Amino acid sequence: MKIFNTLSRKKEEFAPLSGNKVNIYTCGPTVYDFFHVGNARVFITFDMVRNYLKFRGYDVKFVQNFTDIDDKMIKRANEEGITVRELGDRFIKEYFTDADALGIKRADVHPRATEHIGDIIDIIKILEDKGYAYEVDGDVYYEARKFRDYGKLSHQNPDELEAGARIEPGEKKKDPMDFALWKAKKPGEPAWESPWGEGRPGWHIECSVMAMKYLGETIDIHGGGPDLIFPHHENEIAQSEAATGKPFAKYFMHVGYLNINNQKMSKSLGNFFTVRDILKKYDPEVLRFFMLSSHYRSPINFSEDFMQQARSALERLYNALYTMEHLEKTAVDKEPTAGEEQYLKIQQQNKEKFIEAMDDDFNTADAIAALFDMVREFNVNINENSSRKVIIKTIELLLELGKVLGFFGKFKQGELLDEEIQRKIEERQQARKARNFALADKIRDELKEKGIILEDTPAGVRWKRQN
Ligand SMILES: Nc1ncnc2c1ncn2[C@@H]1O[C@H](COP(=O)(O)OP(=O)(O)OP(=O)(O)O)[C@@H](O)[C@H]1O
Ligand SMILES: [Zn+2]
Repeated sequence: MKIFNTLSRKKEEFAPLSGNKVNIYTCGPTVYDFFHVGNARVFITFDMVRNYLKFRGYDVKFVQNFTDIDDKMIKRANEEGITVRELGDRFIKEYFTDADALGIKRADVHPRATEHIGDIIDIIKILEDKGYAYEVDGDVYYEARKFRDYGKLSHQNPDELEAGARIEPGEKKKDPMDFALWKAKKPGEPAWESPWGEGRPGWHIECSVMAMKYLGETIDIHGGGPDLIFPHHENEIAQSEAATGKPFAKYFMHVGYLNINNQKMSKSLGNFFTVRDILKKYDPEVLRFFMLSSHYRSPINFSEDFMQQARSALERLYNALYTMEHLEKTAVDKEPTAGEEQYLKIQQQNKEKFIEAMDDDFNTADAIAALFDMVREFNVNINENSSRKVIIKTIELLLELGKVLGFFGKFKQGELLDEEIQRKIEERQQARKARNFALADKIRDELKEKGIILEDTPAGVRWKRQN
């Protein structure tokens, strides 16, 4: 299996640090608002990565933090007249509402920065003792030039970095490249006691500390969005490696941008859709399908057109499953013929194509293509005279692989095909015309049992599936 590592800018053979255990840390949301579709790309990607590693037999431990203290949090809390804690509580809850709806599994640990202040202070003290950190009037800075490998993740040398760095008004650092580990309290800000006086932690140090606390000094995979390579992850490396003398993460994985008209979707540009709003219009799996139709590192453009394409492609997969199930009901109980054995072999090859694609740095686009190949093979080779075993095998394969990508959560065996529903509705209409209301009610109840709700409207009978 290969993973593209931002550290080497190459696809590398994946080998966990210890046996088949894989520890993953990804940077989670700053909880001052609902998350948008761009943020969701990161969460959905790592959910897929996690599923696939599990599918490959790895024992995965996954940690994703909540940044619940920073300038944005403080500003929003003040605007709303609530505490930073209350704001964090509220949007952590909202995060879970949307993430659960998207089928993103909970992490093994979701640590909050503000609940790790003591751990953060301990690491800053170590950095100070080792000569990597200095204090000025209650602020503590990390001295970037002291760390020999500074720039190794973003592939820039310190002089280039120096040229791009600034000292903002109010900052008291010695060198523009240095960054804050601890910020002295300003009026109206929440603050914690520390050896440098009251203050709060910087953003970068919280991730170093929480990653190491829950996953050890060296983790297997560290992930996040593209804008985190520099400075955030570069600084996390500098802090963690200076403190422990060990590599911080073996692989760094960065997701590509989700754009809108070729511009990054972001809160500050105002060109964003929240997941909450998108889910009013689209099924969560459609959003997932849209994202996974492209490789996770490619930039993608978000648009209604693409979402509709994703919707109809996903529907084709669902319809294939329902067709398979329908044929299965009338299929023959017999051993597969030689031709069917050959068919099963081809389906096995399609499964291998899926695995090969996913092994190649999680190429979900090609993996989805393998699912469609599977459906095509089925349509060509299977009919109502086929062996039941063969049909069941195909359903199992498609479900097994689709679920790795987070699809088919709504496929319930025993559901009816659209045409069957239509036929039953017509039967019911006939019964009503013949004033056989008992039969009409019976049909209605049967449909209800299968999760189909009928609605009598002046324009005729409409139906929908109950979610
Ligand atoms: N358009 C995007 N495409 C891909 N990833 C993104 C995009 N916007 C944000 N992210 C990622 O989402 C994750 C959550 O970040 P966070 O909550 O801090 O976002 P944010 O900084 O508030 O978003 P914004 O950039 O809209 O202000 C990060 O890993 C970040 O890199
Ligand atoms: Zn982080």
